Amino acid sequence: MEPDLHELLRSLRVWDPEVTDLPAFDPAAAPAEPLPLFARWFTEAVAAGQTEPHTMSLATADARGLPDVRIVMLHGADGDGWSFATHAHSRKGGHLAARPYAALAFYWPVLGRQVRVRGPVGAAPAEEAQADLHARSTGALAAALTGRQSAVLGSAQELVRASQAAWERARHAPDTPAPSWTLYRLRADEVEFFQGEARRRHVRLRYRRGAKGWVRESLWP
Ligand SMILES: Cc1cc2nc3c(=O)[nH]c(=O)nc-3n(C[C@H](O)[C@H](O)[C@H](O)COP(=O)(O)O)c2cc1C
Repeated sequence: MEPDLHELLRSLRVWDPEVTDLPAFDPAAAPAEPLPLFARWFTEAVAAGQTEPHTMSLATADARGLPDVRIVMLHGADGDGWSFATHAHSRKGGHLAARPYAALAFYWPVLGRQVRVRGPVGAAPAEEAQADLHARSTGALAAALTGRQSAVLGSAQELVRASQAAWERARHAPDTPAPSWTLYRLRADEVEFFQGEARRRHVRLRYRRGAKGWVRESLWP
């Protein structure tokens, strides 16, 4: 018998006190810029044992303005922006070429925290993308060399053949370039920090890039 999805959904809760700690968050004590707060929250998520804290939802829009979203890995966050890497010819690569603007969302449930980032996206110089790729695992290089991301796959065998060849090259020639592999940087013009609160008085702090620097605003939950 199929499970009753609605019943199952009603039985689930977020922020079970046995696994979730909801720290107090005082926006008045937050730094003037969002990056140091992001670094602090990221470090705290790692320390709290959050699994895969460096994965994030990446939302893009196609040429018609229709949205799409998928998970990618965060490669860095610094003065140049929030960075991630993918193939320029993938679906999201096509979106970013048509509309170079994106949104990111991180969710760290062990601390009841969410971070949202929005802004324009640009490609880093090709050498930086290749250096970033070559500093990663053999598997990451093999995946990048397999290529054809988001194209329709004819058969499972096709993938096995391409992947085997890519793993061979990645193992024996770890400097092989993956030309379409692109490092993108999102330059935030809005960053929102959300801290869950047990009585649902969730704390939301939004940083907005204004003419004279970052503007901080609290938002109703
Ligand atoms: C945990 C996780 C991490 C991922 N990291 C990446 C990544 O860093 N880069 C990437 O291109 N795809 C990554 N993917 C795959 C993407 O979610 C997606 O399937 C792929 O990039 C194709 O997306 P597109 O068709 O919208 O371009 C990851 C998937 C998961 C589940």
